[in-house]
This record gives sequence, C-alpha cells and structure tokens, in this order.
Amino acid sequence: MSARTDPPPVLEVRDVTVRFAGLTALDGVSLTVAPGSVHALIGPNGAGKSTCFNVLSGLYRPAAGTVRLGDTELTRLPPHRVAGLGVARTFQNIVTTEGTVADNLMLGRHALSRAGFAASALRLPRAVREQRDHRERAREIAELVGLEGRFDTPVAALSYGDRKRVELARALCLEPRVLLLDEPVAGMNAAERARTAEVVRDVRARLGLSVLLVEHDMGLVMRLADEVTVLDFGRRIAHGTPEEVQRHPEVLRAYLGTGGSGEDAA
Ligand SMILES: Nc1ncnc2c1ncn2[C@@H]1O[C@H](COP(=O)(O)OP(=O)(O)OP(=O)(O)O)[C@@H](O)[C@H]1O
Repeated sequence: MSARTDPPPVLEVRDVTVRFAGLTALDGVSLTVAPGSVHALIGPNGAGKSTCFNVLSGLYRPAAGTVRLGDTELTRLPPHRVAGLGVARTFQNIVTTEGTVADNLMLGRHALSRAGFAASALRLPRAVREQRDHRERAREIAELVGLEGRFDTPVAALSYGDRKRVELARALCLEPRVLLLDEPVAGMNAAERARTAEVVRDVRARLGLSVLLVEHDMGLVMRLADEVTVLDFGRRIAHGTPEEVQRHPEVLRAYLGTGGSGEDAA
C-alpha cells in the first residue's frame, strides 16, 4: 500500500463569493494551485483566509463561484466527499490528545478502507491483511513527518510540535493530492517552526502533492511558497511570487497602512 505517484490535478478556485448575513467574507476570489506547488494564502485578520479554506474543504457553500480539482467539481460537496476526492486539511486549533499516534493515523486511513465493517469485526483474512497494510503505511507516514519511534506513543506524551505533526500525518494518511494546511506552525517555538518547514518541504517533494498554506509566519511563507495570494476584506489584492507580493504597494498598505517590510504581519 503506497503513495499515489501520478501528479496532482490543478486546484482552481473561481470567483468564489461567501456572505454571512450582511457581510461579504469572500468577494469573487480566484486562485489556482499549480500541480506540485506550495501556494500560500495570506492577509490581515478577517481577510477571509479561513472562509476560503472552509469552502475548499466543503464546510461552507459559496453563494457564487466554483472549486474544481482537475475535471472534478468540488463546489458544494460535503467534507467527506471532498476528502475522498483527494483534498485533505489540517485545522488551526485542533491538536489531538487522545490515543496513540498509531490510533490517530489509523483513523485517517479509515476512509480508504475497502473491507466492510462486518469483515473487519469478524477478522476475515482479507480485512486482517488490509488492516496490516494500512498500519504499515501509517507507520511510513509517521516517519515521513519526523515521528519515527513515536508510533505507539500516547499523543498526550508528545511535545506540542510533535502533536501538530500528528495532525499533519493524519491528513497525509488520506493520501491526498492537495493538502490544505491551516497555520501549521501556530504556537510553535523557533526550532519547531524550522523543523515543520523542513517536514512540509520534504513531504511535498516525496509525495508530489500540492499544498495550500494559510500562515501568519511570513518568514515561513517566504521560505516555502512558490506563489502567494493576498486577501484583504474578502478581496484578492495581490498574487505572485513571495518577492513580488512583499513589494506590492496594496499589500504594504493592507498590512501596515503606509509601507515597510511586512515581516510577521500576515
Ligand atoms: N461563521 C461566520 N459568521 C459570520 N461571520 C463570519 C463567519 N466566519 C467568518 N466571518 C467573518 O468573515 C470575515 C472573514 O473571516 P475569516 O475568518 O475567513 O478571516 P481570516 O482571514 O481567516 O482571519 P484570521 O487571520 O483572523 O483567522 C470576518 O469579518 C469574519 O468576522
């Protein structure tokens, strides 16, 4: 049981609008995540980044616009269908504390299980074999994110950084084509941030997937992203390479009012 090897399809967000009562949280936003790229979505507080992630992962239904993964329309599909089609996400504030690393990763594999519940419960040979293969793949993924030797460790005994990596590994256990990372280094110290950046780079290279990243740590964004889309008040105000958006006058205005480096300002 191994990773998918074909390149991920392009992820296309087109003219997406989301309204909450009187407020337009996203106003005709478009972005394209190129196959195998790291694309960062940044913007000041309340810009619409989480709303965009929630549309992409099927939690919110947009009032207008479309989301497509290659030829497949994802717009308005429920979250489990979106995940099943290859778009997995991590959550900003959910850090697992129950069970072992293996238990959590096997939950991630559950959606890929072919043997039915009855076959698993009766421990039929096919189901036993499948479980063993899923466990082996989950162990490989744990190693990929730097949790080697921790597979049978209770999550509660891990450091905060390692627990965030369990969340990342759980998403990878779905064998996604596109990974949505919601503030993967929030709350981490400098050493953990650097380690997570390395892990994300490594995962992208080894699994060949695309990554869409929401992150407030501009240092991380600048190091990891191939392309950056900047939102402000629900509108896309800039798009380009990290160097281009850092210099973009609209971006400087949105973050700082006047101008400056933009460091740590997302
Ligand atoms: N469920 C909701 N109901 C009403 N308004 C909402 C809801 N979710 C978000 N909003 C509003 O939509 C706008 C965009 O919010 P969103 O959380 O997407 O921004 P963000 O860029 O992720 O911000 P942050 O960086 O602070 O997480 C904000 O004005 C927010 O108050």
